Amino acid sequence: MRMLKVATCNLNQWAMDFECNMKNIKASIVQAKAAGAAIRLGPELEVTGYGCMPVRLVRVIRFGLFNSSSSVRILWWDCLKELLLGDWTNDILCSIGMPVIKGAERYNCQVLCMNKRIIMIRPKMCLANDGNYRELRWFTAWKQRGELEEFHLPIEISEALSQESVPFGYGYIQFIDTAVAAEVCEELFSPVPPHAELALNGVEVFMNASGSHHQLRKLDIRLNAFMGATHARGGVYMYSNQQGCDGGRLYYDGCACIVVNGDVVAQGSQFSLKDVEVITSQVDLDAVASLRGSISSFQEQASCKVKVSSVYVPCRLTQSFNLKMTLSSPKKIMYHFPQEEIAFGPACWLWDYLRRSGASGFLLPLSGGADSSSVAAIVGCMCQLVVKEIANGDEQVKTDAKRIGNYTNGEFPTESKEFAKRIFYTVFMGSENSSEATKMRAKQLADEIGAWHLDVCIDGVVSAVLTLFQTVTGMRPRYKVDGGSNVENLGLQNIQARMRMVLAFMLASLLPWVHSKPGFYLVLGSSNVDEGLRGYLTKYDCSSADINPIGSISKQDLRLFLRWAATNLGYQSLAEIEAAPPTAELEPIRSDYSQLDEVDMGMTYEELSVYGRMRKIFRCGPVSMFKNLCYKWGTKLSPAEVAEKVKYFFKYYSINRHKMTVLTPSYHAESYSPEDNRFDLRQFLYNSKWPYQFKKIDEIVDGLNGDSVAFPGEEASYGKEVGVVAANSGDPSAGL
Ligand SMILES: Nc1ncnc2c1ncn2[C@@H]1O[C@H](COP(=O)(O)OP(=O)(O)OC[C@H]2O[C@@H]([n+]3cccc(C(=O)O)c3)[C@H](O)[C@@H]2O)[C@@H](O)[C@H]1O
Ligand SMILES: Nc1ncnc2c1ncn2[C@@H]1O[C@H](COP(=O)(O)OP(=O)(O)OP(=O)(O)O)[C@@H](O)[C@H]1O
Ligand SMILES: NC(=O)CC[C@H](N)C(=O)O
Repeated sequence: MRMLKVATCNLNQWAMDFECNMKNIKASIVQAKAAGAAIRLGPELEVTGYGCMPVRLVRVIRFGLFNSSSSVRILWWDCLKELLLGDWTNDILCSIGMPVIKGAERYNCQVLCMNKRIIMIRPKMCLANDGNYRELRWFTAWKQRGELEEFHLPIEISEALSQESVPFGYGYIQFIDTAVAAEVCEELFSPVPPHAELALNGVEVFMNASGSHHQLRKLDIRLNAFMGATHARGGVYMYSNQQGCDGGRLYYDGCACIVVNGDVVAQGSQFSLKDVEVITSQVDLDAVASLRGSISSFQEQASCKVKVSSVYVPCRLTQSFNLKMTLSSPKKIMYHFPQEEIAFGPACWLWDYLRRSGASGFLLPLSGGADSSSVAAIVGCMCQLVVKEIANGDEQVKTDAKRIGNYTNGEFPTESKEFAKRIFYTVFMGSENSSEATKMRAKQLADEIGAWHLDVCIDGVVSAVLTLFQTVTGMRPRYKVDGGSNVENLGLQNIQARMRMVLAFMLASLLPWVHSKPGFYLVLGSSNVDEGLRGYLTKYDCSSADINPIGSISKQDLRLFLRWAATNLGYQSLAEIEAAPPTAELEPIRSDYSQLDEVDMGMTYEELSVYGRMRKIFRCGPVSMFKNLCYKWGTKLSPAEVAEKVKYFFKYYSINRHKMTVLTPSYHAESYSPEDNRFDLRQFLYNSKWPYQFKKIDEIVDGLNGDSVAFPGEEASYGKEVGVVAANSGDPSAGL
């Protein structure tokens, strides 16, 4: 037997915070060594943090000091030097993720080090450039697949390490007893992944350093890729990822894991408040050789493989059969339910944002409706996670919580409601149109969570603004139910909504002062992805906030979450909140009229989810969406009715697209997010009449002469794919 102990990790890195990143890297190496590992793998670009952007990279270079040989002394090389001069890399192969500038180009690299030497630098060959990813803006892909080149280390590094150069490029490391190679994140998901060729060259251990974000219902795609890579060709696949918010909208969702011959033998957490989580496995490389020997096609293809370059290192990584060591066995894979993903992902993201922003807590305008209540529940979940993690002995979480909660005299949070009272304000801002029911629901939920709740009546403020308007114009708008026009009705609603936003920011900045607390509170927004897509929100109302944990989650998923959270987070009032029909409560309630979201929007939230997926994930415009929906809805609706719905959606989507440009930064969880700043970079001024496309749809409807779908009762497979809760119905390019 060739027994090999390997270690990989989830690290909570913060872009450009080299000190934080190095602390985590060192802690992970210490843990890996303590476990007796011969290999330690860290995440992609772990030294700089994956979310580090090109402009900042360039700036670091500009501010770097030029030395006598004119090569640039760059901060991340200093970090690597520190690791190599210490004893961190003694007797352990460490893969460190960082950028490397070679000549004029910047590469995203795994730097492979051992015993105080850099053994090889492996630049990424297939860059992530879809959806949230724009690596091509600041890196270039390594395209040479031939011989390894010699890379001359920056002079300060070479002098310090007494090492002048290092092999650079595509290749693997040949040890006495096994061969090990890097495969950098996106490469695994590319059409021709390197691991196939490397396996034929005898590589038994693959190290995938990744920077991959959380997306609902996507984990199995990632895990299937690791299992698929080694199931039919054998191998040990190690995966490392960042975990947490490294300064942007993404939550990197960890899930470091180790797979042997297609079986998961170790799996790290997907959501956690820990800064460092190391997982290890003891694997038998003879099992890899044995599987490969048993597959005739593997043998045949290996005999005529394209040779990949390698670096020989005369060291052993494995140990022989030894009963003091246990052998890791296959594990049942752990997947979270989507409801849990909605609770834990955004809760961990909020925690990172809170502790890193220097704020002292959150303020949420809580209407008692589904959206803001979901956000409140997520903050409650965050408080529960913090208390649990402190109880588990996490000193970093304790230190952060003490600062944020303003604990003194050695006190720290031991109870989530008590912690919430210190860091979470909720405020119900009722108007004459608010109902007792929503007011009571908001209060009840706040009490269950432990938040500091305020109940404010905004009628005086609204009336003052209307009086000012009347003074200026001589006119006073009326609601529609009182005989006003649509314009008046909308104007009156928007005044209430916007006043709430102003009050929310005022309270967030001044309440700490009132309560003699230091710092400021971040205002939380709570508009969901469907409202954003349809534009069913008032620009610069409470949808404008500092951050929004649910901005890319659909209403339907939020309702699933609320039902789950009522029981699993222990906030019973959420069940009643979920059951209530969504309403904005901005118009007067009459015996024959009460405002309802779906009526106002002219479409259901379920329909919106379908439109959203088709528009973004399946790249449909009006005509192709119409055609596809004729199949999907053909058993219920005639083509003319489908045409009306599609046109109606596109009309409102395009009228309101400008609202996406000012959306509050929100947690990215859904591949059909219309978020305009980093993800869905479409125009925001459309011809909302869509003359060409709508005419085309009309022509198709006319041409059908009343025909309906050919096989009633059988939904097209395309339609099934876009089903709202279907697993893995996302855009593979948008992130795995
Ligand atoms: N093409 C363009 N490019 C850039 N900006 C543009 C623009 N067209 C309008 N605008 C600006 O946008 C403004 C119109 O947007 P906005 O002020 O939001 O107003 P608007 O979209 O007309 O009305 C708000 C919408 O939100 C709905 N609503 C109201 C209250 C609560 C809720 C809820 O979420 O429950 C929903 C309401 O039914 C209505 O459909 C214009 O006054 C103009 O300033
Ligand atoms: N009475 C209120 N008190 C406090 N905040 C409110 C109130 N009404 C609305 N808001 C805030 O404005 C946001 C948008 O209000 P809107 O009535 O459009 O509700 P929504 O988007 O359906 O969300 P929710 O389900 O939370 O009511 C809410 O999410 C909430 O943050
Ligand atoms: N950093 C990357 O290469 C990302 C790759 C891939 N899109 C993912 O989300 O995993």
